[in-house]
Amino acid sequence: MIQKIDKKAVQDALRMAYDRCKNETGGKNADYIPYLANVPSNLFGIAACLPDGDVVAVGDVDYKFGIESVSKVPTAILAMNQYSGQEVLDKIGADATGLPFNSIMAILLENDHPSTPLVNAGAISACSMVKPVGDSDGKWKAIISFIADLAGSDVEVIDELYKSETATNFNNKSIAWLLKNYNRIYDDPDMALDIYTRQCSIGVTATQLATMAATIANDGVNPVTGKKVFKPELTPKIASMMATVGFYEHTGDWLFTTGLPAKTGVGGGIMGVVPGVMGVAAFAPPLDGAGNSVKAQKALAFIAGHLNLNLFGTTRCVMAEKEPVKA
Ligand SMILES: NC(=O)CC[C@H](N)C(=O)O
Repeated sequence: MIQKIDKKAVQDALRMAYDRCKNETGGKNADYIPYLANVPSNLFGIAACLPDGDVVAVGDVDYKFGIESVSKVPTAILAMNQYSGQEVLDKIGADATGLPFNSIMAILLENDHPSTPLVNAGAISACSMVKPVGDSDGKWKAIISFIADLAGSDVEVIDELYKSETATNFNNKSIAWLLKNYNRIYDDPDMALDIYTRQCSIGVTATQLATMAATIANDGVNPVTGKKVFKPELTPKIASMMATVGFYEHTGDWLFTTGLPAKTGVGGGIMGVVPGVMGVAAFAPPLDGAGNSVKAQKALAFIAGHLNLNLFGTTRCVMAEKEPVKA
């Protein structure tokens, strides 16, 4: 069955989600990265970007927060775009770990069987794969310009956050070197770790996250700028990775509840991709025990249910209005 929705239906869904969730008090800001503990906890925004490039938004959608683990998505796509989906599958993998995002145990258990670019270990591996290998400045330029192309606007590092992460990323240092031990780092380990730490420290708004998600949903063509950012065959690849591990050890519960491929970050952002239909994002800093924003989850779960965005259901939601933007 096809269910046609229009921009107004999306706007109404966002507004209802906002009103229902705005007084939610559960969760706590991440504090293992000192900068994140000090971000105002009551910030809350939701945005959606439609295939014709229209953006609908409610709440604090212009506040720049740390992208954190949502950045694992663009770097995974960039690596697949530079090499191929198959090569990333062979070198990093696409399995859920079922363990926390920064798990060392997961690496020990899987030493000869890589996992996924959407947990810390695989993301550091993906940063090591990004070309030009051996050239830190070149790699960084490739990553930040790729994120800007997905978002349709410039992004930059929040310096204070980058310093805060660099001063405290001891666990990630261990991950980088343990991966080196298992031949799963394809460049200098310290360089790969620094690139990963920098990409996590990029500031984005909820509107930018929604546009990134819409570019993914739109086969790699940014619906706002019309730019072709990546190969269309990578949309189902990255959407399946997000569906598999986007909420770490809570991913099964999330997918069961919503059927929406989405990726969280400890900065409080969540980015959801509905292939062919829209990108949707929410932001609120307090997190649950797995590092996923409590309010953003509730808001996106409401929207997914209300608009029938569940990819596993028999009802397909499609946008009724204009044609998707093509390159
Ligand atoms: N889940 C996350 O957002 C984690 C990102 C954070 N920079 C870390 O590596 O620990």
